[in-house]
Amino acid sequence: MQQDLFTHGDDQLETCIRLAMPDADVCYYPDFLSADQAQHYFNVIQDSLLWHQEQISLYGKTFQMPRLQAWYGDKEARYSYSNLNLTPNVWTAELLSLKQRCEQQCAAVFNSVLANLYRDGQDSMGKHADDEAELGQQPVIASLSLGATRTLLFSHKETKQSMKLPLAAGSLLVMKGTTQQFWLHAIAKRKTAVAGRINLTFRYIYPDI
Ligand SMILES: O=C(O)CCC(=O)C(=O)O
Ligand SMILES: [Fe+2]
Repeated sequence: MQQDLFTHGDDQLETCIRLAMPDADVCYYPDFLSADQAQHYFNVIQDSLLWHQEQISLYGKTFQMPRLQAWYGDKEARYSYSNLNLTPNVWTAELLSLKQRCEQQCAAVFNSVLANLYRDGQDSMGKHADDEAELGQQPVIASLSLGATRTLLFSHKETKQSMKLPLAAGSLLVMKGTTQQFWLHAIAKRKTAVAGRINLTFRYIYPDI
């Protein structure tokens, strides 16, 4: 991790590392969960969620999404994502307890979580912003990582400035303010062998948009 890319926020908890990114509000908590807790949640969540591989249509062709996904939340938190309309599954005990911990840390309320399972280094997520209408203006997104470390790549939509952040097991990344408006983020493929990783992004979906 390149320390010079970070500044420490004044009003944040001790463990928060605030990323020095213009037009953004991104905070990284490296030790949000202990190593034991992170391993426990990785195992239980990998085994208990209803994972599926979505198809995406692009230029008249159908592709398999390069990762598995699962969507959990309150009943009214329906969500469209890359032209998919997702109705949430009912919270599991583990997801609910992680949601509550994230809510406390962020002083925010979440009603849903998108879970991504990157089975190996070939699984990935393309550049995007979490800027769907149902997330409202300036959403707070709490992104919890479990399993293998993978690198999140941020790129500024206008200046093209880029920034790499390795997301370690048990870490929490909180994106808020104008982050989604000005920045894209992605998880690139890795050529070297890499074990499985789960990422949970807790969100608040406005039910009536
Ligand atoms: O896997 C990650 O860290 C990123 C997940 C993400 O960007 C998303 O679910 O929108
Ligand atoms: Fe995202």
